[in-house]
Amino acid sequence: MGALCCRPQPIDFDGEVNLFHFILSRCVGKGAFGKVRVVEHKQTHKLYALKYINKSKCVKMKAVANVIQERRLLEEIDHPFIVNLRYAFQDDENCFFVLDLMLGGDLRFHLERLGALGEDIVRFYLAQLSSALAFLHENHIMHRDIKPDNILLDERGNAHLTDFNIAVHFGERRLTGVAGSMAYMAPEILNKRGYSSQIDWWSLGVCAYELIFGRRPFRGRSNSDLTYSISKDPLKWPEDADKKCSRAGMQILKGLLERDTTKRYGCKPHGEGFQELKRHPWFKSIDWDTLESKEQTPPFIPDAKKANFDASHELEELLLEDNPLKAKARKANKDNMSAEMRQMEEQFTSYDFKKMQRRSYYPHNQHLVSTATVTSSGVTSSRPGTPANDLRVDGITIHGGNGHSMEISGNDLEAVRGEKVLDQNYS
Ligand SMILES: Nc1ncnc2c1ncn2[C@@H]1O[C@H](COP(=O)(O)OP(=O)(O)OP(=O)(O)O)[C@@H](O)[C@H]1O
Repeated sequence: MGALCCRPQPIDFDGEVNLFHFILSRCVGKGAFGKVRVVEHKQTHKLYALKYINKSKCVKMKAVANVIQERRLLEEIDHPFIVNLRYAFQDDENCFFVLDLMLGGDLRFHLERLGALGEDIVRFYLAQLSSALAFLHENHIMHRDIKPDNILLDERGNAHLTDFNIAVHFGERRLTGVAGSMAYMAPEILNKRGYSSQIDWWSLGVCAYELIFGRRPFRGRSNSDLTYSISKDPLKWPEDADKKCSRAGMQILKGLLERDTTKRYGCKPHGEGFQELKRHPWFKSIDWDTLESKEQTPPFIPDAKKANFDASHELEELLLEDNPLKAKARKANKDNMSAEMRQMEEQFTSYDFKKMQRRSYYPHNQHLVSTATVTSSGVTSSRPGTPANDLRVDGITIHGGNGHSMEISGNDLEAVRGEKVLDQNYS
């Protein structure tokens, strides 16, 4: 009898993804609301990073909307130089993001250890990250928090953009909310007269400068000093700048750290800014085709033997955690939930990249939808076999059944719920 009651339940891999689908392994990082650990998918044996976010903490810190927003944006994208979302689900305590695993550490870790990185290495990262940025902007998404901490290396040494916590969709209307990490913020965010996706190219410029010279281009002892420096100080070079960076490299840094957004590198609309960057002499040694298919050998290969992560997270988990992560069956009763908990319950729906189709960098992943209905959680396709909610309309032009067409982004989605639409972009 005992043996019978202890027999593990078979795992339904065709059903909704949950924590039972994964083998939990070591802890590799700690975020504001939870930890990140390596996991193995029990069926495919693929390794991923599992980021889990404690729901109560998230409610307490008023971050519910951000977590849902991050999850929604990640659902839409798939790019070689982005830490892509593969699965998402929740249990009674946590929301889970299953992401591409990056075992090479973040660029803050390497910067602190090495002091600065060689120009060739930075050129390689900048090429990869520019490709990721161009893709995001093409999809009307701005990241808003580009900094070395949010750039992760895989074990081969390819750079990937992560942390879409404050990323947003953008349209014609300029944003005014101050968001991001101050030292990397573009002047137009700080002067509060409205900004758009050009801010990401500025932040990339701050990162590149810091990686090459080991210090940031604009500094200040207080927030107001820093604001002044970012807004007004001329760009200065360290005394030994020409030993660390070529003239072409400095031209790139100057072009990205240009206050006039109409002249800033990378910013010309419709991807032209990125095409111009690609043609810049500094990038002459980059073969863009093999770069984007990750066929090139990266110039810096993270040392797999040295810990790229703070081992204290692992120790903390072993010694101090009174409620270690464990797969548990769900008991949640929506009736007793606070409004925020219910919002998370309803909007942090489960996600499986194999069952969904999204706006991918990879051409074979294009949506193939003929007609669709806008619903509360996305768009329901009329094409047989296309799962509901696999298509998001934010930021793309859809054509209404009554003949009119409109550009839809985040907030306006509300207005078209229930309408039948013909999605010509993907038909
Ligand atoms: N995909 C990943 N693969 C490997 N390690 C990761 C991955 N994502 C995050 N990490 C590690 O976990 C740490 C915490 O990441 P996480 O994104 O949760 O925290 P964070 O940067 O503080 O973000 P937030 O501000 O959202 O809390 C990172 O610094 C990194 O070391």
